[in-house]
Amino acid sequence: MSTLKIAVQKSGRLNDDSIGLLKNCGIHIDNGKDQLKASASNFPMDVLYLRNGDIPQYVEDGVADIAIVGENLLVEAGNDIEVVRKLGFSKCKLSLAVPKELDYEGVQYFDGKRIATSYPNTLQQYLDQHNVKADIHVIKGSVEIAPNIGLAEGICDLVSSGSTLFKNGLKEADQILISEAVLVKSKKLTPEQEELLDTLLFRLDAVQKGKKSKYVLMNVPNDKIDGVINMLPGMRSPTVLPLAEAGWSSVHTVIEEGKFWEVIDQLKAAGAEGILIVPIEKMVL
Ligand SMILES: Nc1ncnc2c1ncn2[C@@H]1O[C@H](COP(=O)(O)OP(=O)(O)OP(=O)(O)O)[C@@H](O)[C@H]1O
Ligand SMILES: O=P(O)(O)OC[C@H]1O[C@H](OP(=O)(O)OP(=O)(O)O)[C@H](O)[C@@H]1O
Ligand SMILES: [Mg+2]
Repeated sequence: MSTLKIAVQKSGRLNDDSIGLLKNCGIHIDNGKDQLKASASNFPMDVLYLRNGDIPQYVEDGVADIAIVGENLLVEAGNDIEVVRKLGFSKCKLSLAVPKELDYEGVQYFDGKRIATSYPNTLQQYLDQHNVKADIHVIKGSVEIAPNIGLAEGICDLVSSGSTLFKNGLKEADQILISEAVLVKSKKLTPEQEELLDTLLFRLDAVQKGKKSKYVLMNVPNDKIDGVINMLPGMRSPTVLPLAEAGWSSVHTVIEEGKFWEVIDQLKAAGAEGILIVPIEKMVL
Protein backbone atom coordinates (compact mmCIF):
# COMPACT_ATOMS: atom_id res chain seq x y z
CA MET A 1 0.00 0.00 0.00
CA SER A 2 1.13 3.51 -0.78
CA THR A 3 2.27 5.82 2.05
CA LEU A 4 3.04 9.52 2.29
CA LYS A 5 6.34 10.50 3.90
CA ILE A 6 6.11 13.89 5.55
CA ALA A 7 9.22 15.73 6.78
CA VAL A 8 8.81 18.03 9.76
CA GLN A 9 11.38 19.94 11.75
CA LYS A 10 12.90 17.76 14.47
CA SER A 11 13.09 20.56 17.00
CA GLY A 12 12.80 24.30 16.74
CA ARG A 13 10.20 26.90 15.95
CA LEU A 14 8.14 24.79 13.51
CA ASN A 15 8.06 21.51 15.42
CA ASP A 16 5.15 21.96 17.86
CA ASP A 17 2.76 23.55 15.39
CA SER A 18 3.61 21.00 12.68
CA ILE A 19 2.86 18.05 14.97
CA GLY A 20 -0.20 19.90 16.32
CA LEU A 21 -1.52 20.35 12.81
CA LEU A 22 -1.24 16.63 12.00
CA LYS A 23 -2.99 15.85 15.30
CA ASN A 24 -5.82 18.25 14.45
CA CYS A 25 -6.15 16.42 11.14
CA GLY A 26 -6.84 13.26 13.16
CA ILE A 27 -3.47 11.65 12.43
CA HIS A 28 -2.01 9.76 15.39
CA ILE A 29 1.73 9.45 15.41
CA ASP A 30 3.33 6.84 17.65
CA ASN A 31 6.32 8.77 18.72
CA GLY A 32 9.10 7.36 20.86
CA LYS A 33 11.53 9.87 22.28
CA ASP A 34 14.52 10.50 19.97
CA GLN A 35 12.87 8.53 17.19
CA LEU A 36 13.71 10.16 13.85
CA LYS A 37 11.07 8.27 11.89
CA ALA A 38 7.61 7.37 13.12
CA SER A 39 4.51 5.88 11.53
CA ALA A 40 0.97 7.09 11.93
CA SER A 41 -1.29 4.43 13.40
CA ASN A 42 -4.46 5.50 11.54
CA PHE A 43 -3.26 7.04 8.26
CA PRO A 44 -0.76 5.73 5.67
CA MET A 45 1.87 8.25 6.69
CA ASP A 46 5.47 8.17 7.94
CA VAL A 47 6.88 11.21 9.69
CA LEU A 48 10.56 12.04 9.21
CA TYR A 49 12.04 14.40 11.83
CA LEU A 50 14.73 16.47 10.12
CA ARG A 51 16.62 19.76 10.35
CA ASN A 52 14.60 22.55 8.79
CA GLY A 53 17.57 23.52 6.62
CA ASP A 54 17.82 20.02 5.13
CA ILE A 55 14.14 19.58 4.30
CA PRO A 56 13.79 21.34 0.89
CA GLN A 57 16.51 19.16 -0.65
CA TYR A 58 14.95 15.96 0.73
CA VAL A 59 11.65 16.94 -0.84
CA GLU A 60 13.24 17.82 -4.17
CA ASP A 61 15.00 14.43 -4.19
CA GLY A 62 11.74 12.67 -3.35
CA VAL A 63 13.15 11.23 -0.08
CA ALA A 64 10.27 13.01 1.62
CA ASP A 65 7.02 13.35 -0.32
CA ILE A 66 5.68 16.38 1.50
CA ALA A 67 7.00 18.65 4.26
CA ILE A 68 6.33 21.59 6.51
CA VAL A 69 8.97 24.32 6.21
CA GLY A 70 9.36 28.07 6.50
CA GLU A 71 8.60 29.87 3.24
CA ASN A 72 11.73 31.99 3.70
CA LEU A 73 13.85 28.87 3.48
CA LEU A 74 12.35 27.93 0.11
CA VAL A 75 13.28 31.31 -1.32
CA GLU A 76 16.81 30.90 0.00
CA ALA A 77 17.30 27.29 -1.06
CA GLY A 78 15.59 27.67 -4.46
CA ASN A 79 14.61 24.01 -4.73
CA ASP A 80 12.25 22.74 -7.37
CA ILE A 81 9.31 21.91 -5.12
CA GLU A 82 5.73 23.08 -4.92
CA VAL A 83 3.93 24.99 -2.15
CA VAL A 84 0.47 23.47 -1.65
CA ARG A 85 -0.84 25.39 1.38
CA LYS A 86 0.13 28.31 3.56
CA LEU A 87 -0.29 27.18 7.15
CA GLY A 88 -0.66 30.43 9.09
CA PHE A 89 1.97 29.86 11.79
CA SER A 90 5.64 30.83 12.27
CA LYS A 91 4.98 34.19 10.65
CA CYS A 92 8.07 36.35 10.35
CA LYS A 93 9.88 38.77 8.03
CA LEU A 94 13.35 38.72 6.56
CA SER A 95 14.66 42.22 7.08
CA LEU A 96 17.75 44.35 6.84
CA ALA A 97 18.60 46.05 10.12
CA VAL A 98 21.06 48.73 11.19
CA PRO A 99 22.22 50.29 14.50
CA LYS A 100 19.26 52.22 15.93
CA GLU A 101 21.06 55.57 16.14
CA LEU A 102 21.88 55.50 12.39
CA ASP A 103 20.06 57.99 10.17
CA TYR A 104 18.99 55.36 7.60
CA GLU A 105 17.72 56.74 4.32
CA GLY A 106 17.44 53.69 2.11
CA VAL A 107 19.06 50.52 0.87
CA GLN A 108 21.84 52.51 -0.89
CA TYR A 109 23.32 52.89 2.61
CA PHE A 110 24.58 49.33 2.28
CA ASP A 111 26.69 50.10 -0.82
CA GLY A 112 30.26 49.07 0.05
CA LYS A 113 29.24 47.94 3.53
CA ARG A 114 29.39 44.53 5.23
CA ILE A 115 26.13 42.70 5.99
CA ALA A 116 25.94 39.62 8.21
CA THR A 117 23.25 37.05 7.41
CA SER A 118 22.27 33.39 7.31
CA TYR A 119 20.31 34.06 4.09
CA PRO A 120 22.97 35.09 1.52
CA ASN A 121 21.04 34.14 -1.64
CA THR A 122 17.86 36.02 -0.76
CA LEU A 123 19.90 39.01 0.36
CA GLN A 124 22.05 38.99 -2.80
CA GLN A 125 18.94 38.94 -5.00
CA TYR A 126 17.50 41.91 -3.12
CA LEU A 127 20.75 43.89 -3.35
CA ASP A 128 21.03 43.11 -7.08
CA GLN A 129 17.49 44.38 -7.66
CA HIS A 130 18.49 47.65 -6.02
CA ASN A 131 21.94 47.88 -7.64
CA VAL A 132 23.68 47.75 -4.29
CA LYS A 133 27.09 46.11 -3.99
CA ALA A 134 27.74 44.91 -0.46
CA ASP A 135 30.02 42.41 1.20
CA ILE A 136 27.90 39.55 2.54
CA HIS A 137 29.20 37.68 5.62
CA VAL A 138 27.48 34.36 6.15
CA ILE A 139 26.98 33.35 9.78
CA LYS A 140 24.75 30.54 11.00
CA GLY A 141 23.15 32.15 14.05
CA SER A 142 23.25 35.03 16.55
CA VAL A 143 23.38 37.32 13.53
CA GLU A 144 22.16 40.33 15.51
CA ILE A 145 25.44 40.45 17.41
CA ALA A 146 27.48 41.23 14.28
CA PRO A 147 27.34 45.08 14.32
CA ASN A 148 28.25 45.14 18.03
CA ILE A 149 31.41 43.10 17.56
CA GLY A 150 32.58 45.00 14.49
CA LEU A 151 31.84 42.19 12.03
CA ALA A 152 29.39 44.14 9.87
CA GLU A 153 27.64 47.48 9.54
CA GLY A 154 24.23 45.86 9.19
CA ILE A 155 22.45 42.53 9.29
CA CYS A 156 19.79 40.65 7.38
CA ASP A 157 17.81 38.22 9.55
CA LEU A 158 14.37 37.01 10.52
CA VAL A 159 12.27 39.37 12.60
CA SER A 160 9.07 38.52 14.39
CA SER A 161 8.40 40.52 17.57
CA GLY A 162 11.47 42.71 16.95
CA SER A 163 12.75 42.06 20.46
CA THR A 164 16.06 40.50 19.35
CA LEU A 165 16.78 43.59 17.23
CA PHE A 166 15.82 45.88 20.12
CA LYS A 167 17.95 44.04 22.66
CA ASN A 168 20.95 44.35 20.37
CA GLY A 169 20.54 48.07 19.70
CA LEU A 170 19.31 47.57 16.13
CA LYS A 171 16.29 48.76 14.14
CA GLU A 172 14.56 47.36 11.06
CA ALA A 173 15.67 49.18 7.93
CA ASP A 174 14.13 47.34 4.95
CA GLN A 175 11.79 44.38 4.68
CA ILE A 176 12.91 41.84 2.08
CA LEU A 177 10.15 39.24 2.39
CA ILE A 178 7.42 37.95 4.64
CA SER A 179 7.16 34.30 5.50
CA GLU A 180 5.03 31.70 7.23
CA ALA A 181 5.08 27.93 7.52
CA VAL A 182 3.99 26.19 4.32
CA LEU A 183 3.15 22.66 3.23
CA VAL A 184 5.26 21.65 0.23
CA LYS A 185 5.22 18.64 -2.04
CA SER A 186 7.71 16.86 -4.21
CA LYS A 187 7.13 16.75 -7.96
CA LYS A 188 7.59 12.99 -7.87
CA LEU A 189 4.37 11.89 -6.17
CA THR A 190 2.62 8.85 -7.60
CA PRO A 191 -1.12 9.14 -8.39
CA GLU A 192 -1.85 7.10 -5.21
CA GLN A 193 0.22 9.52 -3.15
CA GLU A 194 -1.56 12.50 -4.75
CA GLU A 195 -4.82 10.92 -3.56
CA LEU A 196 -3.48 10.58 -0.02
CA LEU A 197 -2.37 14.20 -0.17
CA ASP A 198 -5.87 15.25 -1.26
CA THR A 199 -7.32 13.46 1.78
CA LEU A 200 -4.85 15.28 4.02
CA LEU A 201 -5.61 18.65 2.37
CA PHE A 202 -9.34 18.10 2.80
CA ARG A 203 -8.79 17.66 6.55
CA LEU A 204 -6.34 20.54 6.74
CA ASP A 205 -8.75 22.92 5.02
CA ALA A 206 -11.51 21.90 7.45
CA VAL A 207 -9.23 22.65 10.40
CA GLN A 208 -8.12 25.99 8.95
CA LYS A 209 -11.64 27.12 8.06
CA GLY A 210 -12.80 26.16 11.56
CA LYS A 211 -10.04 28.31 13.06
CA LYS A 212 -11.13 31.34 11.06
CA SER A 213 -14.80 31.09 12.05
CA LYS A 214 -16.85 31.16 15.22
CA TYR A 215 -20.14 29.53 16.10
CA VAL A 216 -22.40 32.27 17.42
CA LEU A 217 -25.54 31.79 19.53
CA MET A 218 -27.82 34.63 20.64
CA ASN A 219 -31.27 35.12 22.12
CA VAL A 220 -33.61 37.28 20.07
CA PRO A 221 -37.24 38.36 20.66
CA ASN A 222 -39.35 36.74 17.93
CA ASP A 223 -40.50 40.06 16.48
CA LYS A 224 -36.86 41.08 15.90
CA ILE A 225 -35.60 37.88 14.30
CA ASP A 226 -35.92 39.11 10.71
CA GLY A 227 -33.88 42.24 11.44
CA VAL A 228 -31.14 40.21 13.17
CA ILE A 229 -31.01 37.57 10.44
CA ASN A 230 -30.56 40.23 7.78
CA MET A 231 -27.35 41.34 9.48
CA LEU A 232 -25.77 37.91 9.73
CA PRO A 233 -23.12 37.03 7.15
CA GLY A 234 -23.46 33.30 7.94
CA MET A 235 -22.67 30.08 6.03
CA ARG A 236 -26.21 29.56 4.80
CA SER A 237 -29.47 30.23 6.62
CA PRO A 238 -29.11 30.52 10.43
CA THR A 239 -30.78 28.02 12.77
CA VAL A 240 -33.71 29.46 14.77
CA LEU A 241 -34.95 27.46 17.80
CA PRO A 242 -37.68 28.45 20.26
CA LEU A 243 -36.59 29.23 23.84
CA ALA A 244 -38.52 27.90 26.86
CA GLU A 245 -39.64 31.48 27.47
CA ALA A 246 -42.48 32.35 25.09
CA GLY A 247 -41.76 35.04 22.50
CA TRP A 248 -37.99 34.40 22.35
CA SER A 249 -35.78 32.33 20.07
CA SER A 250 -32.19 31.20 20.01
CA VAL A 251 -30.44 32.10 16.72
CA HIS A 252 -27.33 30.10 15.77
CA THR A 253 -24.97 30.83 12.92
CA VAL A 254 -21.34 30.68 11.80
CA ILE A 255 -19.46 33.91 11.27
CA GLU A 256 -15.91 34.70 10.22
CA GLU A 257 -14.29 36.13 13.31
CA GLY A 258 -13.28 39.42 11.69
CA LYS A 259 -16.79 40.04 10.36
CA PHE A 260 -18.37 39.29 13.73
CA TRP A 261 -16.86 42.36 15.40
CA GLU A 262 -18.20 44.51 12.55
CA VAL A 263 -21.80 43.43 13.24
CA ILE A 264 -21.91 42.87 17.01
CA ASP A 265 -23.03 46.41 17.91
CA GLN A 266 -25.67 46.31 15.20
CA LEU A 267 -26.91 42.93 16.49
CA LYS A 268 -27.27 44.28 20.02
CA ALA A 269 -29.04 47.38 18.73
CA ALA A 270 -31.37 45.12 16.73
CA GLY A 271 -32.39 43.27 19.90
CA ALA A 272 -29.99 40.31 20.24
CA GLU A 273 -29.04 39.39 23.83
CA GLY A 274 -26.88 36.82 25.60
CA ILE A 275 -24.55 36.47 22.63
CA LEU A 276 -22.19 33.47 22.94
CA ILE A 277 -19.16 32.97 20.69
CA VAL A 278 -17.84 29.42 20.52
CA PRO A 279 -14.70 28.13 18.75
CA ILE A 280 -15.17 25.68 15.88
CA GLU A 281 -12.84 22.70 15.73
CA LYS A 282 -13.41 21.71 12.11
CA MET A 283 -15.62 22.93 9.31
CA VAL A 284 -16.59 21.01 6.18
CA LEU A 285 -18.51 23.00 3.60
N1 LIG B 1 11.40 34.59 15.40
C1 LIG B 1 10.64 33.87 14.62
N2 LIG B 1 9.31 34.01 14.62
C2 LIG B 1 8.52 33.28 13.80
N3 LIG B 1 9.00 32.36 12.94
C3 LIG B 1 10.32 32.18 12.90
C4 LIG B 1 11.20 32.92 13.74
N4 LIG B 1 12.46 32.51 13.49
C5 LIG B 1 12.35 31.56 12.55
N5 LIG B 1 11.08 31.37 12.17
C6 LIG B 1 10.56 30.43 11.15
O1 LIG B 1 10.76 29.12 11.63
C7 LIG B 1 11.65 28.39 10.77
C8 LIG B 1 12.54 27.51 11.62
O2 LIG B 1 13.36 28.31 12.43
P1 LIG B 1 14.31 27.67 13.53
O3 LIG B 1 15.10 28.76 14.11
O4 LIG B 1 13.53 26.79 14.44
O5 LIG B 1 15.19 26.67 12.72
P2 LIG B 1 16.47 26.79 11.83
O6 LIG B 1 17.55 27.34 12.67
O7 LIG B 1 16.14 27.53 10.56
O8 LIG B 1 16.62 25.31 11.39
P3 LIG B 1 17.27 23.91 11.72
O9 LIG B 1 16.11 22.97 12.08
O10 LIG B 1 17.89 23.55 10.41
O11 LIG B 1 18.22 24.08 12.86
C9 LIG B 1 12.38 29.47 9.96
O12 LIG B 1 12.76 28.97 8.70
C10 LIG B 1 11.33 30.55 9.84
O13 LIG B 1 10.46 30.27 8.77
O1 LIG C 1 11.93 39.34 16.35
P1 LIG C 1 12.07 38.24 17.34
O2 LIG C 1 10.76 37.80 17.90
O3 LIG C 1 13.05 38.60 18.44
O4 LIG C 1 12.63 36.96 16.58
C1 LIG C 1 13.77 37.05 15.77
C2 LIG C 1 14.82 36.04 16.14
O5 LIG C 1 14.28 34.73 16.04
C3 LIG C 1 15.15 33.93 15.24
O6 LIG C 1 16.14 33.34 15.99
P2 LIG C 1 15.89 32.04 16.90
O7 LIG C 1 15.32 32.45 18.21
O8 LIG C 1 15.12 31.07 16.11
O9 LIG C 1 17.34 31.54 17.19
P3 LIG C 1 18.38 30.77 16.25
O10 LIG C 1 19.30 31.84 15.71
O11 LIG C 1 19.05 29.84 17.18
O12 LIG C 1 17.62 30.06 15.16
C4 LIG C 1 15.77 34.94 14.28
O13 LIG C 1 16.98 34.45 13.74
C5 LIG C 1 15.97 36.15 15.16
O14 LIG C 1 17.20 36.12 15.82
MG1 LIG D 1 16.00 30.38 14.29
